[in-house]
Order: sequence, then structure tokens, then C-alpha cells
Amino acid sequence: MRKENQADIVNTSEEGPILKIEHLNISFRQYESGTHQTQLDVIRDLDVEVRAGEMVAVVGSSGSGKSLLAHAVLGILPYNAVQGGRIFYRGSELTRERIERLRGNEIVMVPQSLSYLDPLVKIGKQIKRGRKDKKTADKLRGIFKRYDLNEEVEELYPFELSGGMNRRILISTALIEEPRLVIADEPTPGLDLRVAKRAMGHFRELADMGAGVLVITHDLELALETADRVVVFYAGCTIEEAYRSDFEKEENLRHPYTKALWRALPQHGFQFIEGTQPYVKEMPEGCPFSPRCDMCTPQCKGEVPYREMRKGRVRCLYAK
Ligand SMILES: Nc1ncnc2c1ncn2[C@@H]1O[C@H](COP(=O)(O)OP(=O)(O)OP(=O)(O)O)[C@@H](O)[C@H]1O
Ligand code: NI
Repeated sequence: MRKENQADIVNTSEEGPILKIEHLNISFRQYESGTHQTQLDVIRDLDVEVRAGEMVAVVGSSGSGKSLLAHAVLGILPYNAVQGGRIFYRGSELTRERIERLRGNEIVMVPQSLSYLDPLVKIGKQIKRGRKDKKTADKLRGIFKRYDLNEEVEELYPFELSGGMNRRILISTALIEEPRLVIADEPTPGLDLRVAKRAMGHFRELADMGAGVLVITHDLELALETADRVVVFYAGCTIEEAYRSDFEKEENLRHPYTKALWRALPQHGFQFIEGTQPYVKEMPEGCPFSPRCDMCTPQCKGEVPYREMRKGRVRCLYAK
């Protein structure tokens, strides 16, 4: 692993968080009817923390802003995005220069889209990124074995593989490094359950070896098998932070939406709630969940702070 200059690192003890995201805001500038510019706020006041040795799952439905969170950390937001708030890595701010230096070695991402694979480069070369040493070759062989990939795959191009195989290649590309921070954005779609669990187990191992792991997924059930903590996203904000053990009982959970997710789990009878997450352009005032919430009062239209509660956090005025 390429190491950073000690001067860059304020917090070298593994006590403090490896990744700390504070009050992240992301909006998009959009032009409507020619020159009229509007601003679309897609992530609001988002706080997430990952410690070394910890696996944190970010769970939320489609369009809630999970990929944007990953892209903000990796410094790869689209050009029309405006970012506010701060991101710290090992105690000091993750500036653009710093992330460019660390991306792909110390900080790796397993991207959500298969389009991150280069269609013109053979798989083996793509994963090894030009390295020809024995250690890399051995490591690749080990990773391939774990993901049921034959050695011949190294000589193939992405278009010659199935979606599920390419998904495994994306995971292999990130994990051939010795990352300190792994951000995996929906790493398991298209994988059968056995391989999906193996991939989650692999992330867990990296955490056990001391890395910080942030896994983004809409699959709460899978997340609960391996993650230490779960951060729940709803319409661009974090509404709850809970421990895996909190999911053993509904009353341990804090936010009405997290409780609804709990009731929708297969073992609790697939009980789904009415309605959908609001679209960014039609965001209600105050709590974004209020239109679907039984406990909603006029106060929920005002500011709803993210507060500490029973070692976790919640964004609800009435959570107990
Ligand atoms: N370049 C862009 N310009 C405008 N809006 C965007 C842009 N990229 C993303 N968005 C909007 O930001 C919101 C969050 O997108 P994001 O991809 O982070 O969601 P997600 O939680 O990862 O969803 P999924 O589970 O489907 O991957 C969406 O409403 C999306 O339409
Ligand atoms: Ni996404």
C-alpha cells in the first residue's frame, strides 16, 4: 500500500474515525427554460462516521442519495454538483489533492455501475493495473478462487462475461489493493445469494483486519448479516443510525421509517407501508417522512434535528 506522508495525518491512532462526514450537502445546478437556473437539493445535512475495524451499512431506497455520498467521498461528483460540509479522512480534511492521491490504493470504491470497467482492456490487466509481480498474481488467483472465477477469465474482455461475473470483477479490482477505507456501492446485484454473502463476508474480513468499510445497499437483510452499524437514508438525509443488535427487536429502533423497514423484512411478514419516498423537487417542509408517518404533527413541518438517542442517532421529534 502506498503510505501517506505523516505530515498529512493528524490522527494516526486507530481510535478516531477513519472517515467522518459532517453536514454534507449536495445540490445540482440545473437550467430550466434557457437561462433560468434552479438548484436541486439532493443531500441535506448528512453525517456519517466509519471507524477502523468497523463495517457500516448505508441503507436506503432508490434515489435516496447513496451513490452521491460515495462519489462525494471519492471526489468524483459530476461537474454540475455543488458540495457543502466537510469530509475528514484519518483526522484531517480530505481535500481534492489528497483524495486524488489516495483513490485506487488506500481508499477504494466498488462502483455500482458495471460501466466503470474498461471495455477495451483484458480483465487480468485491468485488475492488476500493469503490475507484473508474483505477489499481485498470487493475490489475484486467491481472489478469483473465492469468487468462482477461472484463470482463463484474465484473458477475456468485459463483454465476454455475464453481468454477475463482471460484478465479481469490480469487487476483485478494489480488493486486490490493501485498502484502509473501502466504499462499496451496491456491490451485490446480479450475484446469487451464496456469492453475495461471500462478498459481504470478504468486506467483513477487511474490517476485521483493520480497514473501515462503508457498504451501500438497499438490502437490509444482507447488511444485517455482517455490518456493525446501519445508517438509514431517506430522501437525501440520514434519519437513523442504529447498531445491528438494535434490529433484533422493533422497539429498539428509533425512527418510524426504520421500524417500517424492520416490519418489511421477510421474517417479520413483509409488511409494507403505503406511499413512496418524495421526489427531490417535491420535498415536504421539515421531516421528509412526514407524509407517510402515523405520528406526524404540525411540528414536523419545522426543523427536525439529528439527535443522539440510546447510543445511536435519530431525526424525529417523537422517537423515544
Ligand atoms: N448529475 C445529476 N444531476 C441532477 N440530479 C442528479 C444527478 N445525479 C443524481 N441526481 C439525483 O440525485 C438523487 C440521488 O441519486 P443517487 O444516485 O445518489 O441515488 P441512490 O440512492 O444511489 O439510488 P440507487 O439505489 O438507485 O442507486 C436522485 O434523485 C437523482 O435523480
Ligand atoms: Ni446508487
